[in-house]
Amino acid sequence: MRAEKSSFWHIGVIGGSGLAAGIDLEDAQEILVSSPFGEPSGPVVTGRLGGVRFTFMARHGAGHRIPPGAVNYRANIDVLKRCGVTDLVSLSAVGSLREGLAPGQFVAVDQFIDRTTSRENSFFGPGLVAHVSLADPVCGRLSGMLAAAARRAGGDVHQDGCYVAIEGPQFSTRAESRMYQSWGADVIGMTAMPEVRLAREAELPYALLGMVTDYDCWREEEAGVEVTDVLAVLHANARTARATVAALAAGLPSVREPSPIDMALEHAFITASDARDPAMIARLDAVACRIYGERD
Ligand SMILES: CSC[C@H]1O[C@H](OP(=O)(O)O)[C@H](O)[C@@H]1O
Ligand SMILES: Nc1ncnc2[nH]cnc12
Repeated sequence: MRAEKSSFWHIGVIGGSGLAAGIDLEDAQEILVSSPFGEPSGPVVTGRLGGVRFTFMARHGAGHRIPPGAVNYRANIDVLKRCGVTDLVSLSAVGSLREGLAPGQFVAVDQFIDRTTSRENSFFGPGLVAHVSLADPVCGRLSGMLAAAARRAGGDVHQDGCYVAIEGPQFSTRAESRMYQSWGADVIGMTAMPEVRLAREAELPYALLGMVTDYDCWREEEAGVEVTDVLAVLHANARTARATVAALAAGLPSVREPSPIDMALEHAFITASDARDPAMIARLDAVACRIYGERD
C-alpha cells in the first residue's frame, strides 16, 4: 500500500439510487475487497476512462438491497481508500427544497446539515480520538470540475447547494420539509452523512453531484414523494450522469496536484502516542495509510 498519494488521479465513484448498474469503464474488473470495518455494499468495479483510473461502488448494493440507514459507510470508504482512490465523487438522488431547483436538474452540493440519528460516523473512537475539520466539507477543486463536467454532458447545474441528510427511510413530513427550508437547506437526501465525514477522515477529497428527482413535500398543492416518480426522473437522467463521469475523466489535468485534504489527519489526533490502542491503529492501515500504513 502507498503511504503517500501519487500524482495520478484515481477517482472513486459512489453511485446512488438508480445508478447501481455503474459507469462504463474500459478493462473493467469486479473485485470484492474486504474491510476491517465489516461488509461493504458490494464489490467494486475498477477500470479506466480516458486514461484515468476509476473505481465504482453501488451505495445500495446490487439490486438496491441496502436502505440508507444500513449502508456500511465506513466499510465503503475504507474499501475505496484501500483500492488507491485519491478523490471521491458521489452521484446522489435528492429532493428539492427550492422552487428554482427543478426535477431533472443537478446541484453541486457544498454544505450539509446532518439529521441522521443512528449511523457509525467516525473511523476513530475510544483508544484513538481524532477531530478533523469539516467547515468546508467538499473539495472545491473536485466539485468545480464535476459541475463543469456535468454541464459539458448537457446537465443544467446549480452551484453551492446545502444538503440536509435525514435518517429515513421514510420521506419527511410537510412540517419537517418546511423547517429544513427555513434552515437554509436547498436539497434533501438520506445518504451524504456520514459519507462526507468519513471521506474527510480518510483524507479523501469529496464532491457530491445531486440529481434532483422531486420537490419533496413542502408544496401544499402536491402529493408527497413517491419512489416511482423518483426513479422515473433518475432513469431519464442516468445517461447524463454517466456522460458526466466521462466528461470528468476527459477534463482532469494530467497531473494531480496535492490537496490540503490529503493531509486532513495531520493535526487531528489528540490521544497521546503511547496511549493509542494498537487494535484501533491496526484497522486504520488504509484510512490513515499516510500515518499508519505499511511503507513500500
Ligand atoms: C429512491 S429515493 C430515496 C433514496 O435515494 C437517495 O439515495 P442516494 O443518495 O443513494 O441516491 C436518498 O438519499 C435515499 O436513500
Ligand atoms: N425528497 C427526498 N427526501 C429524501 N431523500 C430523497 N432522495 C430523493 N428525493 C428525496
